[in-house]
Amino acid sequence: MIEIQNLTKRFAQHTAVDGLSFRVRRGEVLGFLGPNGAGKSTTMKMLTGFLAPSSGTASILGFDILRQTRKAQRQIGYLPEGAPCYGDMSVRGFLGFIAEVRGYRGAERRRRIDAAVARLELERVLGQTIETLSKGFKRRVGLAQAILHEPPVLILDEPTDGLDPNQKHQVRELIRSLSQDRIIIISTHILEEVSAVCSRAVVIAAGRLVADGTPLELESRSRYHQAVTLVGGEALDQAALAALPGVAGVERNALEGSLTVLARPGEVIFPQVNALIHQRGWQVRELDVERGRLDEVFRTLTRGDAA
Ligand SMILES: Nc1ncnc2c1ncn2[C@@H]1O[C@H](COP(=O)(O)OP(=O)(O)OP(=O)(O)O)[C@@H](O)[C@H]1O
Repeated sequence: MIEIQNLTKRFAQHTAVDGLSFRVRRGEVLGFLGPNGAGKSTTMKMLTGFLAPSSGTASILGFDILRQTRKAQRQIGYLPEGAPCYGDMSVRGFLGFIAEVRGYRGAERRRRIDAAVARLELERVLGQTIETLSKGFKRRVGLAQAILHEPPVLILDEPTDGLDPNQKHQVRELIRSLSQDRIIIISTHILEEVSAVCSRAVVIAAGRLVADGTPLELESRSRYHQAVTLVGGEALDQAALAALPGVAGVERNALEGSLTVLARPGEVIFPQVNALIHQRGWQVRELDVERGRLDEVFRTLTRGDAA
């Protein structure tokens, strides 16, 4: 387990992380969300022992990050923001260097490198210098160094930032394949990532925790939770939809030519909407019930707090 208690970091007058507390259990992939400047990287740097907290504590599988820093660090594979690697080294040279720093020699060193190379599919770029690789491959090299010592905890700072959709997909697949029996913390402001790979999300704003729940729980806070969107083959009676029990309002989406019927909190309105469609004999081409919109929840939770 990772246990974070009242973690705080002050830079001169500015409090970047402000009394943060939460726990992460084995098997969880935690999305760590927040707008620019919310304190995500600072928190990750404290968890990985690169930055000392001003106050508060954190422990990684029982090892305190301040008193047992080296032991805590050994449990962690860390992909820093932008995945910096030594650009003028070859992929083979860089991974060899990391393996040595981790204390591996001889056959063990080869085995560890081969395993990471196979997992990240780096075979065909092994001889290439890192600075000549595409962004996607650079990120994969960054991930290879993070998993080289097969750590039980992975801390990944914006692992798919700046990647194209195919590369994003590959990195997410990889994260999913690594998640069993591990603890993975991913900082991101890409909200689709949360639904795609995370079992839980913690949202911070101005260094403070503002939400903690499964992606479904967060989506259910959206004003679009249980909303019903209709695309009609003809003009639909907006007032009749708005008058249905449990309905909070109706929004017209001019671009899509659709209507979105919003549910009051806790209400399920699909049966009423469907009954009205049948009663009026409307030709409806599309009918969609929403889980909620994470981007809207995120904006509501963090609005005005960005640095
Ligand atoms: N070394 C430092 N000295 C002074 N202020 C800092 C330092 N590092 C970070 N900060 C400030 O702390 C706040 C949090 O920064 P942090 O990088 O943790 O945010 P973030 O959530 O990771 O943002 P982003 O999404 O842009 O990466 C910001 O206001 C930042 O300017």
